[in-house]
Amino acid sequence: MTTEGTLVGERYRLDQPIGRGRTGIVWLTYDTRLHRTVAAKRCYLPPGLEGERAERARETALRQGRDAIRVVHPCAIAVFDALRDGDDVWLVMEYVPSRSMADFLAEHGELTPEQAAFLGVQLGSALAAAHAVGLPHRGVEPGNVLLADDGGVKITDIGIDGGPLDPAYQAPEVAKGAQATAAADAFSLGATLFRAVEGMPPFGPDGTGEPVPPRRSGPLTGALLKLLRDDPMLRPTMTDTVTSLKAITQGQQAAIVPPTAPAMPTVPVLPATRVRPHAPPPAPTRTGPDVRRWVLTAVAVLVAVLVGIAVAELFF
Ligand SMILES: Nc1ncnc2c1ncn2[C@@H]1O[C@H](COP(=O)(O)OP(=O)(O)OP(=O)(O)O)[C@@H](O)[C@H]1O
Repeated sequence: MTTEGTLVGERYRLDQPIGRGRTGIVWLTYDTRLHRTVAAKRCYLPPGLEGERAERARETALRQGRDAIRVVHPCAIAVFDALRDGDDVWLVMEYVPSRSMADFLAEHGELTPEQAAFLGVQLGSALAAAHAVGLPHRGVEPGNVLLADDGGVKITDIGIDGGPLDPAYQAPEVAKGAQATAAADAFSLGATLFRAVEGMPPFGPDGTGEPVPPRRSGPLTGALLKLLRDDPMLRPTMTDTVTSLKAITQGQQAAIVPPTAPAMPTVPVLPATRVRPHAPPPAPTRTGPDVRRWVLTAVAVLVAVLVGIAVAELFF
């Protein structure tokens, strides 16, 4: 039983629930060794496994977590630790105040093609970094995209088995039982961006319907259709995808990510003080007595006395 205050792995103190996924709760957590706030999530283990098979599932989860640590990219949630605590395997990640893209779309509706292309550039470059270390994500979908309160975009759960995938975002070959590859990630990214712009996944909610004709995708349409090709060999690589999506966002990057309300209360920022650039230095102010005037007066008095003495000596 995990409750507030539980110490996981004798190090990570679970402080507060911050989100709920299919595998359970994500906790705002305090790392008592490094004295910093992190996020901790219990890994998915297939239900109903016993003994040897359960043990193998735990080892797989632990290995996936440790593999994810190798992916280092500003648009990928950093995984700090993967550890065993009793029968559970935990993932310790960087904490990013955010909400998932799935929640955001449900609340705010569709994105423009340019906004979706901007998200695609961020997500695609994080996925390219994962592919470069031989790690397909295997679960790209709006629930695994975090829109940060500071305007950033981060993909989470790279290479982590999060239980049954949403079929709406699954590549057709994966749905038929093939292993998820980098090309399957390309399809899932295409389906995620398609959902963001068109309001529904490209083959309907269960991924098996008729292709939904793109109506709102505008300049994004070509890139989306390439990502969604049926044959995985014909889909573009992530690097190529990033290049083509960048062209769509060219000159439109500013304020393209819709603002998200803070997921957690944040410390208020002090009001910024306005500093005038190149302000003239302040005029010197007189603080002490005026020494110069006193010296001049004293010299004048002395000269007058000396002249007086000289005149007196001449005439008397
Ligand atoms: N590193 C994090 N920092 C801050 N909040 C997070 C973090 N990871 C997840 N969350 C929050 O927790 C919620 C649930 O995350 P989780 O990854 O479990 O969801 P999911 O992807 O929908 O489920 P699943 O585990 O089945 O993939 C997210 O929607 C997000 O709001």
